[in-house]
Amino acid sequence: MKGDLISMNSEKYKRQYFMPPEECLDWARKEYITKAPDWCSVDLRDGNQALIIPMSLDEKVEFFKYLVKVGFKEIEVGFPAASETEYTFLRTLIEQDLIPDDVTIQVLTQAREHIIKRTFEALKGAKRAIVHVYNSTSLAQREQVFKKSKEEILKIATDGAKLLKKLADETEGNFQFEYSPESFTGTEVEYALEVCNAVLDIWKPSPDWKVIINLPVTVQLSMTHVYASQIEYMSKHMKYRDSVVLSIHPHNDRGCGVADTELALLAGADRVEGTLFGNGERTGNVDIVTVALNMYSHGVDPNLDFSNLPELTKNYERLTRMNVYERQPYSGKLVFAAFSGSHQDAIAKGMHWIDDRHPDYWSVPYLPIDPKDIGREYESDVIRINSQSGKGGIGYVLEENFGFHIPGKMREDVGYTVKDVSDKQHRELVPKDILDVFKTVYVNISSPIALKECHFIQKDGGIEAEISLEKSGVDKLYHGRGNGRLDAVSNALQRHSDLDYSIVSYQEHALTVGSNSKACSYVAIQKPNGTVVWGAGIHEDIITASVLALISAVNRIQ
Ligand SMILES: CC(=O)SCCNC(=O)CCNC(=O)[C@H](O)C(C)(C)COP(=O)(O)OP(=O)(O)OC[C@H]1O[C@@H](n2cnc3c(N)ncnc32)[C@H](O)[C@@H]1OP(=O)(O)O
Ligand SMILES: CC(C)C(=O)C(=O)O
Repeated sequence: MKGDLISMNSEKYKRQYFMPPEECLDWARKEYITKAPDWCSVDLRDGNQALIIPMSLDEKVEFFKYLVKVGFKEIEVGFPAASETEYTFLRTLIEQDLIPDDVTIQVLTQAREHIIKRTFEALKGAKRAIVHVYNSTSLAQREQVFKKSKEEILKIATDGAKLLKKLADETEGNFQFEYSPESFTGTEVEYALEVCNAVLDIWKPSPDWKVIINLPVTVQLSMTHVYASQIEYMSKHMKYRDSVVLSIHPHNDRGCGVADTELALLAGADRVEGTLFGNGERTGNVDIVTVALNMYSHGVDPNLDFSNLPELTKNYERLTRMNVYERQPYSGKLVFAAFSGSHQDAIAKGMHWIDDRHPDYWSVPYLPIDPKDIGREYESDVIRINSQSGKGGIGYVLEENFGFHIPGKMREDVGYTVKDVSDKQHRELVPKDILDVFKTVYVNISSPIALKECHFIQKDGGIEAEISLEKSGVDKLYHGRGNGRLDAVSNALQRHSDLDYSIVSYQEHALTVGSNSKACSYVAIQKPNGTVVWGAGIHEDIITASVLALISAVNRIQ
C-alpha cells in the first residue's frame, strides 16, 4: 500500500503481451490507409453474444438486412451450435434465400468435434460460407483454462482444422475457412505463428482458394504500436502469405480499438472484423463506422454506405436495446454540435466560405467531414445554442432557419440577449426558442408606442410624413419632414416627444425563409450618451417595415 488514502496497487499488475522477436516497424513509415480492407460484420455474433438480451430471430433477420444495405459482403451470422435461435436463424437465411449472391455468410465454431459437426449440419444447403474455427492460444488460457502444453493446444487447432476440411469435403457447398488463435494478444507471437502455420499446412490454401487467418485483439493488453508490430511480424513470416487473407478483430478494452485497427491495416492486415457502433464483448469490438468514416475523411472510399447514419443508429438502438453514446465518433448525437461561441463563429464563417468559393474539397473548422454526407443536418446537428454560445452561432441559426441576415453589429446585441435567456433558464435553446426571443425583444415592438398608419408625400425636395400612433390607448397624429421617409418619421417622433437620438444604422432585406414576400428592416439609434439600441420591423411593405424597426428601437430605448 503506497499511502493511507490509496487503495489501488499497480504493483499487482504486469504487462501480459509479447513483443515480436524482431523489430517490425515498417508500418510506422506509412502515412494513411490507401484502400478499404475487406469488412466483415460480426454484429450478429460477437455483438449479439454480448447483449443483455440477444436478438430474437426476427430481430436478427432485420439486422442482417441492414448490414446488407450498408454494403457488407461478409457477415458473421452467428454461432449456430450455441442455441436454437442461432441455429434457426442460419436455417432461415438459407431456406428463405435471404443471402444475396454477393454476400458470404460466416459462422463461428469452437475447435470441438461435436460443435464443428453441428455447425456443418446448420450449413446444409448454403451456397457459400466461411467456417470460422478458433481456440485460445494465450499463456493465461493455456495455464488456467485448458491446463495444456503448447503442443496440446496446437493439436486442438490442427484437429479442428482437419475436421473442417473433412466435413467441408463431405458437404455440398462452397466453403472458405478461417482460423483464429483466440487471445492472440496474450500469446507469444512466435507461438501464434507456429499454430497458424500448422493450420495452414493442413488447409494448403492457394491464390484461388484463400483462407483467412484472423489475429484477434481478444483483449486489449498493450499499446497500439505493439499490436501493429505483432501484425507486421505475422504478415512477414506467415506461410502461404499470398493465399492468406490476414484478418484482424480488435476489441476495445483500453479504448484503442480504432487505433489498433488503423495501425494493423498499415502493418499488413487485409480484412477487419468489427461491429456497428462498437457493440461487442465488454468495451466492445472495433466500431467499423468510425474506421470507415476516418478513411472517408482522408478521401478514401470505404466501400460502405453510411449516408443515412441517423436512421441506422435508430434501428441499431431498437434492435440491440443498446444506446449509441452522444460522443461516439460520427454517430453520436453531439459529435457535430458546437455550443461554444468561438467554434460556432468559425463554423458559420467556414460554411459561408464553402458557399462562396465552392472549393472541390471539404474544409470547415471543427467539422472533419461534411455532416450532410452521413445524413446529419447543419440546422439541428451543428450549431446548438446555450449560455456558452456567441453572436456568430446565434446569428447563423436565425439566418439558416428563418432567413434573418442580422447586421454584424446587431448580432452582438442579439447574441447577449439570447444567451442570457439560456443562462437564466439553464437550458439549451432550440431554433424556435431563439426566434421567439429575437421577435419578443427586437421585432415590431409596439409598447408604449404602436404604429397605426403612415403616409408620405414628396414636397419641396423633401419627404413629409404623417404617422398615426397609439400611445397609452390614445391615437395621435404626428407630422415630420426629412430627407427620406425614415428620416421624416424619426423627426416626427422627436418633434412630439422628449426623445433625443440619431439613426446610426439601417439595413433591410427580403425574408425568403418561412414567409412569403415580407421585408425585414433593422434600425440602430444612438442616444446622446453613446448608447446604441437596435430594433427590427417585419412587414409586407418595405417602408412600413423600416418604420416599425425605428419604432421598435424607440420603444426599446424607453
Ligand atoms: C472471444 C470469443 O468471443 S469466442 C466466442 C464465444 N462465444 C460463445 O461462447 C457463445 C456461444 N457459446 C455457447 O453457446 C457454448 O459455449 C457452446 C455451445 C459453444 C459450448 O457449450 P458448453 O460445452 O456447454 O460449454 P463451454 O463453452 O463452457 O465449454 C467449455 C469447454 O470447451 C473447451 N473449449 C472452449 N473453447 C474452445 C475452443 N475454441 N476449442 C476447443 N475447446 C474449447 C473448454 O476448454 C472447456 O473444456 P472442458 O469441458 O474440458 O473444461
Ligand atoms: C472468436 C474470436 C475471433 C473472437 O471473437 C475474439 O477473439 O474476440
